[in-house]
Amino acid sequence: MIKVLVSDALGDAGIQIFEETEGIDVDVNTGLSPRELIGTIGDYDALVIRSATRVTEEVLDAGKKLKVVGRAGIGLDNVDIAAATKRGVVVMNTPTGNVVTTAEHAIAMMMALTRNIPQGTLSLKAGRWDKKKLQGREVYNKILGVIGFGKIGSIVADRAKGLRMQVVIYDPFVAPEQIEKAGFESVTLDELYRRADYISVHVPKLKETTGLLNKAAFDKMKDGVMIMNCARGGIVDEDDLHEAMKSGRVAGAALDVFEAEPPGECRLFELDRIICTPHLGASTREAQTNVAVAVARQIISYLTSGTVINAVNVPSVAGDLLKKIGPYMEVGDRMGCLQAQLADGPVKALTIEYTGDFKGMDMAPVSTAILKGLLTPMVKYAVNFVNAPLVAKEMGIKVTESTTSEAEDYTHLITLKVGTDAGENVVAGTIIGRSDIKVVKINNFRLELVPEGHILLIFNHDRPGAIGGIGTTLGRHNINIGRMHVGQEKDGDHNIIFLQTDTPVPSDVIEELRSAQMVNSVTPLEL
Ligand SMILES: NC(=O)C1=CN([C@@H]2O[C@H](COP(=O)(O)OP(=O)(O)OC[C@H]3O[C@@H](n4cnc5c(N)ncnc54)[C@H](O)[C@@H]3O)[C@@H](O)[C@H]2O)C=CC1
Ligand SMILES: O=C(O)C(=O)COP(=O)(O)O
Repeated sequence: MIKVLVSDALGDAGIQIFEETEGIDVDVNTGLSPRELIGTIGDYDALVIRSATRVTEEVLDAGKKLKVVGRAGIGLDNVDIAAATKRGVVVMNTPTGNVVTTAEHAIAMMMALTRNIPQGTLSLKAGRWDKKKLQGREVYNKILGVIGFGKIGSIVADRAKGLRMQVVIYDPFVAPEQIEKAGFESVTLDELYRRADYISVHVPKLKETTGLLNKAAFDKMKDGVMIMNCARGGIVDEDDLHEAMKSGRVAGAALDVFEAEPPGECRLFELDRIICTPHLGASTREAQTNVAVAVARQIISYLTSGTVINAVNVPSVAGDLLKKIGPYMEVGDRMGCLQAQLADGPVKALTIEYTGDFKGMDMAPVSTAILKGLLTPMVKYAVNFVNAPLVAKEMGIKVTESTTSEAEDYTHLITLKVGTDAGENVVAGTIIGRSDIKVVKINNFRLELVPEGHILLIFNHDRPGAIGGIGTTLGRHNINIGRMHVGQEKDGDHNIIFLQTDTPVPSDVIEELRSAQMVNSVTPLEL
């Protein structure tokens, strides 16, 4: 049984999908303390979270069986992604399911702020009629500055256009032409601060965006500006915002997110012109259904078929692409593994050459599979698609890739060159028919080897009787040969023999083979 722990409130539609899937056992256990989560995570293959659960390095260490963390939503600042990657745990989110909802919340916050709706509600309920005090202002023709023109920011800009606001955008990672093509003005951050009547932030929380709206930024803004933060707590510095509101520079602020959640006692709450919601940006029935269904499907597809969708720490390989490149991933993995066992000393460099008709195929997952195959026999801990590139980097292996459309003998050929201090080994492989994986070249030898199982790789002199002698030795030790491939050295007098045996060959038998006449070397391989 695959065990899934849901540790934050997940929409019913997602839970139902888990429950209805054969082979999946789902437990919903929300509100766990960090200690309790660490105590329980060891039983689970998958963890489903929203923004409350903190997936720390300790949690990942305790999650011995954990293969995937699925975030029903977008922000992943509560997950230690680097630690997950190192441990081979896939981290995935659902990047689109709640974007309209969150953008609508930002607009709702702007309207509520500008028309004092929360203050009006509170004062009425307290028996007052503060009609004069709570006069607001129009947003029509005012300038909205949007920081971050991603999925949510662009929807906010679009909705504001509908309110006949003028919208200026700052996003250093989006081409100004793209912003202009969407009908908005692209400006520098300083210009946005100088011109905007309202500023709404829609950036991820990163080192560079933490405290983005701080004292220095408030000092550059128009008097009476209003601020909305429906992105992440801490992007707007809470102490500096408090000061800017006290001084009157900032006339109002609407916060959905906080530096600490829940924020407990917060100085900002003393101010009348602060309005807030408890991280409700994504909390609509529609969005919660979208993200719950998406995360459940993504987790199930990863755990049952290996198809990775919306992962942030591994290239996604979805349905159709997997069908096309799956066999190449397989042959790449085996060739990597073969190369690791052929290597004479620590691997320094790996060159991957894709030759032939790979047009329109994203080969990144194949390269990752090759690395996984290469590293698995070399390191003690588990290497998978998630951590393979990182492990290679940490081991100082220089990886280079090239693709050419000039096919030689095969329409698709993958060649791996692995360099050590002792020299370089070259292994090439391909797919025959739909999915038959074959190694077709090892150094100077051409052959057609099915790279699987227990294999003896024997170099010998190409003389009559040499192969017979090897067979006799194995037979004497009751070792059955399943398959045999012989490759002849191009322009030489050596053979390479691959013997696939039903059982591993014991080391004393290997020694006996090594001492036989005409045998140059014997290398046992496990593929
Ligand atoms: N309040 C809530 O319940 C929700 C909050 N969010 C948060 O909303 C934010 C935006 O989410 P998405 O639009 O999906 O993200 P996204 O990744 O689609 O867009 C983010 C944009 O920010 C830009 N950006 C990055 N660094 C920047 C910088 N230093 N200055 C200006 N722009 C910068 C990027 O180029 C990108 O275009 C995230 O922080 C996310 O966690 C998302 C969903 C719900
Ligand atoms: O999707 C996001 O990034 C959100 O912030 C939504 O958070 P939540 O799932 O409502 O805790």
